[in-house]
Amino acid sequence: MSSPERKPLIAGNWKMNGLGASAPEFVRVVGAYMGPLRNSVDLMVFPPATLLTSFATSTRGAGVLVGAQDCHAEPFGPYTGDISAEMIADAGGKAVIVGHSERRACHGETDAQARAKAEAALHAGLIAVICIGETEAERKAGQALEIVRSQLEGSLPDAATPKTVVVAYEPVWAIGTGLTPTIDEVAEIHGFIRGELARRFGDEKAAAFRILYGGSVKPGNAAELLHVADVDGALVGGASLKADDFLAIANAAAG
Ligand SMILES: O=C(CO)COP(=O)(O)O
Repeated sequence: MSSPERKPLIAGNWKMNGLGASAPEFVRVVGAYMGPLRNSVDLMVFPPATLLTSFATSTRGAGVLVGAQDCHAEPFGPYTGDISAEMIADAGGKAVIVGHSERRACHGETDAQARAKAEAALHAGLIAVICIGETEAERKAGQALEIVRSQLEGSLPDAATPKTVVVAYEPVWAIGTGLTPTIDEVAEIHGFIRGELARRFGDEKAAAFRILYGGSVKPGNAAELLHVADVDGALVGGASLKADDFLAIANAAAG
């Protein structure tokens, strides 16, 4: 459960999904958000980079923040296929996801790279949503806390502040599988992350960081997950593609 000073944040990661024809689904989210929901929940959507500009345009003045799913650590240069944090900001983006487990697994990204990307994001004036989380094998080996501790330490820039950085705990084995940790497991990890933030940044600053849970969040389990201590919102994959499901999750965070 988010504390009064931490407004819940529901973020939708569309991953490699979405064509121009998906825009009406997003516009429906924006329209619904402009009611009372806006006062109690922050909303972010991370479409594929191809839709960044059109989504940013359609949310103008509505308060939904649009972001990209990755960025390069350099502002420009000979990096075919990559986009920089500056380019994301230039396209109307306000945030970027870094260190997602799919980038770590498919592209071999390290904590140091996630940190460099987060630093680039901050430099460009973007919010960095930094993802961490253990694999199934690591959890079975009793290493979940240690993995989360070292990823957090390695991926978070020293310049991180609660306004510029959001931490997303996404256990890899829960992503896209329909599996979720128990409420006790979520509470343990989120409390542990808060403690690690306090060790590094001090109690007061640590208390203001938002820590999202991600991995198979759906309308049916959102309320339960979002009311766990130190869970300040959700990073939603599959369910963020359907406006009704995404809005139901946002409403669960509000209520
Ligand atoms: O990876 C995720 C969000 O970044 C979670 O994906 P799912 O919600 O589809 O499990």
